[in-house]
This record gives sequence, structure tokens and C-alpha cells, in this order.
Amino acid sequence: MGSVRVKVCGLRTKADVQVAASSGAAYCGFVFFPKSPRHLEISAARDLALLAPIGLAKVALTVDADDATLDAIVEGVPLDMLQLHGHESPDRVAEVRDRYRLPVMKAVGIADEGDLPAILDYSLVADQILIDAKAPKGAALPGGNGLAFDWRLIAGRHWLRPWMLAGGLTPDNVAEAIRRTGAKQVDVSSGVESAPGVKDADKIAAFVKAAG
Ligand SMILES: O=C(O)c1ccccc1NCC(=O)[C@H](O)[C@H](O)COP(=O)(O)O
Repeated sequence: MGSVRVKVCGLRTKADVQVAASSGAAYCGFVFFPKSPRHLEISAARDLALLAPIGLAKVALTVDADDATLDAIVEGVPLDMLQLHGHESPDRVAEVRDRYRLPVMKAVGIADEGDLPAILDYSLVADQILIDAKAPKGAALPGGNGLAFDWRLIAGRHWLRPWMLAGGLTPDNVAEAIRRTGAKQVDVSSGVESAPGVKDADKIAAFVKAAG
């Protein structure tokens, strides 16, 4: 595994998990959002999570999920982290962290300078921050849209918590994104797919290699 840690999000098959692991990814993400082509039922996610070797951290991604939904996911799937990718407030992030005793990563969408203070706000309550492109107005999905934001907005900045760069990353641009932002962790979903929700093994391997 290289020094930059990679999260491959939206895994749906056993082959996806196996290639993420063998390529050297540090995290795999399971999406629980029915509108997404990457959505998994709990039983399917459990089967995939049980395949993940030690060293591949299993992340459950939810969007404004209530306690009953999170209870079912946490009870049904062996997990290492929760990723909150909706409009969860800082108080809700703290509540989820306390309730499940799992590390929580909060996604923050960035489009311009005005979005940056939220990174600090959430750094006070979350274990990690996912710095992602803000979804366009009216988008069906709050993430996984293959859109990048202007990396100059975060270049040279430091935050209280570990953070991960996301949004429009591909095997072709990830090295440049790391160089320009100083990211020590990167996240990818659509950039390693051949169609929405269909991961491509060669692209996953190429992405992890390019991330270094
Ligand atoms: O990927 C999804 O389908 C998704 C659905 C609902 C909320 C978030 C979602 N993805 C979040 C991620 O962590 C993605 O990996 C991240 O937004 C980067 O996506 P991409 O630009 O496609 O690499």
C-alpha cells in the first residue's frame, strides 16, 4: 500500500471487494441510499463486509438516516466507520458518534470559498471529513456524481481532523489532485466505473497505483 490511503466507494459485488483489497485500497464504501445505482440491501452489504480482509476498513454511507435505519445497518453489517453524506447537523454527527461508538466521517460539499467554514465546524465533532464536490442543485444524488471542485480552494490548508479528497477523481487525475491539494487520503466512486454502479477492476487497480 502506498502512503496515500484510498477509499473505493459504492462496491456492490464480491469481485469489487476482492479487487479493492488486492489493489491496496485502505477503505471500501457501501452505499445505503435507495435512489443510488450503488445502493445495497443490508444482507448484501453484510456478505461483502465479511469478505473484506483486515486492513480494508468497511464504511457505511448513509444520507440523513434516522436512528432506526442506522440501527439496522450497524446491527446487520460489521463496520469500521459511518459516513454521513446528507444534511446532518454537527449535533446529529455527535449524536451518531456517541450512539454507535464508531468513527464518523462527515461529507462536506464544496463549490466555493463560502463552503469552507463547514469543514471546521464538522471537524469539532467528526473523526474525519470527506471534502467532496457539492452536488449541483436538483441532482438526484448528493455524491457519486463524478464532479470535481476547484482544488485551489483547499490547497495548503490544514484542519483539525484527518480528511479525504473526493469528487471527480479518476486514475488519470488523482496524482495531480494529490499534488495540488496535499491530500493524504482520496475517495473515488464513478471514476472507477464502466457504468453507474458497475465497478471496473482495471480502473480500481490503476487508481490505487496512481494515488501512490
Ligand atoms: O455514490 C453514491 O451513489 C452516493 C449516493 C448518495 C450519497 C453519496 C454517494 N457517494 C458518496 C461518495 O463517497 C463518493 O465516493 C464521492 O461523492 C465521490 O464520488 P465520485 O465523484 O463519483 O468519485
